[in-house]
This record gives sequence, structure tokens and C-alpha cells, in this order.
Amino acid sequence: MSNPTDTQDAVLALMSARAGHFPLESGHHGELWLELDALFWEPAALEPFANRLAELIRPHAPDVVCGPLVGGAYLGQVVATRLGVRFCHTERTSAGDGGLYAATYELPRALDARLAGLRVAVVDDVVNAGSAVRATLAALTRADARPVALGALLALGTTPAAVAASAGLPLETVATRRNEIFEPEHCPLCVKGEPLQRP
Ligand SMILES: O=P(O)(O)OC[C@H]1O[C@H](OP(=O)(O)OP(=O)(O)O)[C@H](O)[C@@H]1O
Repeated sequence: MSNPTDTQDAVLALMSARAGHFPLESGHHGELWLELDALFWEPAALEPFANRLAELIRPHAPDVVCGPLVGGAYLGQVVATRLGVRFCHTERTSAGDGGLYAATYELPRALDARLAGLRVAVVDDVVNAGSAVRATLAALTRADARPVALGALLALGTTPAAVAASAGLPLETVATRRNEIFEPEHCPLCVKGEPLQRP
């Protein structure tokens, strides 16, 4: 696992990829869909990568790891256990109004008061447009928590780094993969007349 290319290939091998024309939760369109439902099928296979992510996050000294349901929360529990810190999840509460980044996520209400002032690392299994992690950061800000890092097993394209930078956070990733996403009005697949596919 020390060779970065081997690590990258091994992470990608955990997810099957489909090419097409897909609507993303963020409102963007993309050419890539990753099937993530089987990512946690063999927890022991995923654990070394979750542990690697935990070690990347450790220097940021979080008190809490927070991940969006579903995949980000499953991963976040493993990372939190490895780090010996607390864990919380966010849950999508609205898909939004069709605009960009309109989906909302919320923390369990009972944890709001506990999170105030704590250092929180936000983790997700994959970050693409960053809808889930952006909305999770917003929920943490509402709870007066202090985000300190954004982490992912896999970051797609350049948007995750932009999302982290705009939040003033370091981005820690185990693997990266090239990818492009498009605002609907600038989507080349729409221009070509390719119909959107349900993932
Ligand atoms: O950066 P984004 O553009 O938000 O994409 C990444 C998100 O998509 C996946 O979740 P999905 O929507 O498949 O839900 P799930 O985790 O419940 O399967 C993944 O687990 C991330 O949360």
C-alpha cells in the first residue's frame, strides 16, 4: 500500500464505474457514475484505506469525525474509531429546488449542543461536486462546531480541492481520479443531445 499508484488502483477497484450522462445531487451533470453501494460489502477490505485516511487526518487533531449518510457515515465511524475520537453523521433533509448546491443536510438535533466549539473532520467516501460535504459543513457551522479538515477515500476531479479551499480547509485524500462536472447550461453532453440517465 505504500506505492501511491497501487493505492489508487486498489481504491478504484472497490467501486465500479459507469460512463454516461448523469444528474448529480449538486445540480451539476457528470459523465461518471460510481457504484458505491458495494463499497462496504467487505469491511475488512476497506479498513486499510479507512485507516490510511485516518492517519492523514490525525495531524489536524479533530475531536469528532462527521460523515454524511450513507457512505460517508459508514467510513467516518471507522476513521473515528481509529483516531479514538467521537463520531456524528449528517442526513440529507432536502434535495433542494433544482439550483446548484441546494441540497440540505442536518445533524441529529441531540448532538448540536455537544458539537459547539469542537474540532470536526468531515469525511466522505467519495467527493465529486461536494454537495454532501458542503451541506455537512454548513450544518456544522450552524451548530457552532469548528471544521478542521475535509477527507475522502477518493476525490474526483478538481472540485473537491476548490470546495475545501473555499471553506479554508485542508483536503486529505487516499486516491484521486480525473473527472469533469458541468453546470447544466454549459454541459457538452446536453449540447450533443444525450439524454440524462437515471443512475
Ligand atoms: O460530492 P458529491 O457530488 O456530493 O458526491 C459524493 C456523494 O455521493 C455519494 O453519496 P450518494 O449520493 O450516492 O448517497 P449514499 O452515500 O447514501 O449512497 C457519496 O457517498 C458522497 O456522499
